Amino acid sequence: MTLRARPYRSVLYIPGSRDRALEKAKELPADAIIFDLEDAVAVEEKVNARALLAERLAEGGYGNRALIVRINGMDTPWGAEDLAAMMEIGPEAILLPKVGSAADVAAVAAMLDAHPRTAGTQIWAMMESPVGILNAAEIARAPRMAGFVMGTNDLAKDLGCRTRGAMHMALQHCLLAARAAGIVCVDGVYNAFRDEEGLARECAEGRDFGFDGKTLIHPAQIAIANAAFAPSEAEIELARRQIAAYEEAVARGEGVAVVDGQIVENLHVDTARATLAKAGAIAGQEAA
Ligand SMILES: CC(C)(COP(=O)(O)OP(=O)(O)OC[C@H]1O[C@@H](n2cnc3c(N)ncnc32)[C@H](O)[C@@H]1OP(=O)(O)O)[C@@H](O)C(=O)NCCC(=O)NCCSC(=O)C[C@H](O)C(=O)O
Ligand SMILES: [Mg+2]
Repeated sequence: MTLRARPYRSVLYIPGSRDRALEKAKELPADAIIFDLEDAVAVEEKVNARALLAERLAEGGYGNRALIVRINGMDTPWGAEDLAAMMEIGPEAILLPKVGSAADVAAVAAMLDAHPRTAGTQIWAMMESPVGILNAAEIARAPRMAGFVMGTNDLAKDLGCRTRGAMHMALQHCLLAARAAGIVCVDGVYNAFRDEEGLARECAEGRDFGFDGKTLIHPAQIAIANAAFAPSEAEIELARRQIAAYEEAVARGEGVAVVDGQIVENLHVDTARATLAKAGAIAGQEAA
């Protein structure tokens, strides 16, 4: 299990065209923000949204959250200009929609390589097409690739499926690819943004699958995702006891401890340390 330096429990989409929402986001306790120029922005607003977002990002004020910009596809009339505008700002990450292959990513990475402001800019990929999901392993290892975002709306559309259950295999396949490459992987959105119980259920499922967090579309969803993807007090307390018990066992010359009737070996200690690291990263994020 990777020890992540920052949490990605709640990853909020904000339409780049909505100035009020762009302002409001500065106060919201989301771990990460996706500033969207793609599907949340109407065709006739695309150009204005790009300019507005560039202005707001240059002003700053979003704290230490992860800031990610979703541009339009490079095969659309807006993608190249979105990328050019964002390269002048040098955002932390560019999120590419509907990625189909590692070559899609490599082409954008080469452009970032050539620009002085984007030396540290990561690339994230929307995993939302059947071909992209089949190519998940190569996409996860593409240049600058740092995170997968599941696009369950587009995927459901392309599959013609009616339930989240029908997408479980795709979700797990992308998680496997992300974990094998050591990158972040966040779950898709829950569209019924006023249904708190439904969101909590889907967050719990995503957490149990192993996602780092969930993408969100409304501020009311943030607290639910933050709670679901954070280690509970009981998990933190158990992790501490497991580490202590294992260290005592090692000091006695043994390789296995027992806590609450269950064995604790070095691999369980790795998981316990990851739990504490995650709790520490969350505390750091919330204190900032
Ligand atoms: C869904 C919404 C259109 C609802 O908007 P609205 O009717 O304005 O909601 P509220 O009146 O309840 O809003 C209350 C206040 O919160 C602010 N607000 C709303 N949404 C956001 C947001 N996302 N970020 C920041 N702030 C937000 C409002 O401005 C109100 O503030 P105030 O005026 O101070 O009271 C709307 O929530 C929305 O547009 N959500 C985002 C939709 C979106 O981004 N969609 C694209 C991403 S999903 C996707 O594409 C998935 C993927 O690609 C796939 O294939 O699955
Ligand atoms: Mg999509």
